[in-house]
Amino acid sequence: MATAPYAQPMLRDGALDGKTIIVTGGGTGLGRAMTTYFLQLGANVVISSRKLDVLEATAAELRTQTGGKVLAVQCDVRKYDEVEKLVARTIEEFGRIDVLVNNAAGNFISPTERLSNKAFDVIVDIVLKGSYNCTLAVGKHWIKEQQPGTILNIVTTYASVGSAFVVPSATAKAGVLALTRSLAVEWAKYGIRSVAIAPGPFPTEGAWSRLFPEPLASKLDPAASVPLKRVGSHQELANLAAFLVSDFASYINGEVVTIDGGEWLNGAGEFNKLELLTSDMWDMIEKTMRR
Ligand SMILES: CCCCC/C=C/C(=O)SCCNC(=O)CCNC(=O)[C@H](O)C(C)(C)COP(=O)(O)OP(=O)(O)OC[C@H]1O[C@@H](n2cnc3c(N)ncnc32)[C@H](O)[C@@H]1OP(=O)(O)O
Ligand SMILES: NC(=O)C1=CN([C@@H]2O[C@H](COP(=O)(O)OP(=O)(O)OC[C@H]3O[C@@H](n4cnc5c(N)ncnc54)[C@H](OP(=O)(O)O)[C@@H]3O)[C@@H](O)[C@H]2O)C=CC1
Repeated sequence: MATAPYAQPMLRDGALDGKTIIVTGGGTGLGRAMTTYFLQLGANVVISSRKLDVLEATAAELRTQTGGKVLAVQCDVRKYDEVEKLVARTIEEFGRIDVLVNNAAGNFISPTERLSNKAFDVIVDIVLKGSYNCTLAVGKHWIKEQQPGTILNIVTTYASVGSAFVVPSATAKAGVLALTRSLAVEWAKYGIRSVAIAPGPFPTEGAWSRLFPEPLASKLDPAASVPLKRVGSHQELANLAAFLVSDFASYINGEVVTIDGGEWLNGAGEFNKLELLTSDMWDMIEKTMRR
């Protein structure tokens, strides 16, 4: 079957030549998809997370698949000393850092009153503390070296509006969004851009196992709430990420780009539910109103 146009690579070959990009959580899911495309476009990529075996396996596969240079570095983003070591190891290997992608995250669904304080902590620590730890360590390096850079934060659509049953994640992602917009202003003078992507549903093992476990999975179709009636493809997210970190996006700063098929707006409009009415019902309603 032919690949849908939206699932095809978008940028020209060599669009990221010479750039070194750190992707936290780059061994799996969307982090891996972005890494694959960055490598195809000519970037050197450092992938990091807690599980070195997963990172090494991904790095080996992507070297074969793309011929690109990818380095796996174990790093728990909650620990600032490990983040500093990640920065040092990247410089040692590639001599520079051009882009930081804060992609690592943790999440699960639960009524908030069932959560222990530790459960709340674990999510906020990975998502918010992890993002500011990496941002601070890489930002300090750029400022010291008088080098420009780009920070791409992966948030979610509910970072702006909140969401029930994923409250630690919503709280933390809102913080990451505030970090994006605040530093877009404060660090612009150093040539550092801060941007974000707010994805809707993109199937990954990590997200689906924690957000749509059985019996929920068989009752709830994640595409149903999307006006375009489909979930996202990893390549279309990678296309957007590659554009935002490329020089083509040099004037984009502080922006959060939503890529969700219109899903977040679907719950917002008061009359959106009228989608359920049939054409016959609309005929009847029109007749009644015009009478
Ligand atoms: C689809 C559209 C929108 C989606 C938007 C956003 C999506 C995402 O962010 S998807 C990313 C999903 N990926 C991951 O979560 C990957 C990383 N996750 C993990 O490594 C783990 O899942 C974890 C660290 C988040 C939790 O793992 P666990 O081994 O359980 O961690 P701890 O043993 O340290 O437990 C800490 C604490 O949390 C409690 N807990 C764990 N799971 C649950 C649960 N399902 N419900 C309630 N509480 C939970 C656990 O019991 C511990 O608390 P205490 O018992 O008080 O010690
Ligand atoms: N998939 C979706 O539909 C959506 C995803 N997102 C966002 O996209 C991003 C990627 O999610 P997705 O690919 O779906 O899920 P994954 O579970 O595949 O990715 C999460 C990654 O984070 C890493 N990670 C978790 N904790 C830490 C830590 N303490 N230190 C370092 N790395 C850590 C994990 O690796 P390890 O376990 O080895 O540490 C894993 O590679 C996340 O920011 C998520 O919030 C947003 C909206 C929708």
